[in-house]
Amino acid sequence: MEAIEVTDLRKSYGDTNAVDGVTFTVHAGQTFGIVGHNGAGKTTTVECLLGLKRPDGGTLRVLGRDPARERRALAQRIGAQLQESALPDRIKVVEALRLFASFYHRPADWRQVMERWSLSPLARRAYGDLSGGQKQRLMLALALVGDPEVVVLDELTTGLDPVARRETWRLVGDLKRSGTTVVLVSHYFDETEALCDKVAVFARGRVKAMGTPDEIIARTGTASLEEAYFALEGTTR
Ligand SMILES: Nc1ncnc2c1ncn2[C@@H]1O[C@H](COP(=O)(O)OP(=O)(O)OP(=O)(O)O)[C@@H](O)[C@H]1O
Repeated sequence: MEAIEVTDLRKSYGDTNAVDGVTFTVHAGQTFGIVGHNGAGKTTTVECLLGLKRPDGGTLRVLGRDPARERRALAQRIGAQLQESALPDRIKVVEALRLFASFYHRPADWRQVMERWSLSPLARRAYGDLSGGQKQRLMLALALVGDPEVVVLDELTTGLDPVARRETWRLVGDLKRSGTTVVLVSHYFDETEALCDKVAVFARGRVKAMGTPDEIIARTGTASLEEAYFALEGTTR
């Protein structure tokens, strides 16, 4: 079953074609990576997937529904950790989890989520007093507290130190094994290569290559996804 189907998606801001005819599908249970440099159209694409932006053209289906028209219904089944996600500094970890659980008709048990993401020792800590890695872990937990079928993670590890980054990778691995469909947006090629079953390499609003990381690497005759990206860029200039 396809969890996500995107066909010829287009979105412009004035003269900027942020997303310029993007097509991809994500199977249920797959971890799908959208990778590319700043301004490639990654965030605009996921904002359309979440129904936060209305496309100018193309079709989108998430769990069989149109996000622009059925955003409320889909919001119950999708979890999102977005780039600008922020919480009030004074909210405590436990309060945030309880609050987010209350948004859903059938949430996960927030206590279990807190335990699973090793947040229990921080339960009474205010958001503003958490380290960068702890904040990110809380954001992930909040994206999952609704027990979603699809989770969108945008720039999950940006700003984290290498240890926190690896720890976050491990958590995404756990999520993957639980059968959740994950869309991972990143400008880190190593992360995408390590975590994703399928990758779309974005550049200037278009998909330059798609497949498993190994397929893309083999097709470009390179040794890593990052090298593959630059090889692809070289051929399109
Ligand atoms: N609200 C907006 N108004 C005008 N231009 C925008 C807006 N949002 C995005 N853009 C432009 O659209 C293009 C794609 O932006 P987008 O944020 O989707 O890229 P991205 O790949 O997510 O980049 P980053 O990695 O920097 O977040 C960029 O040129 C950006 O400047």
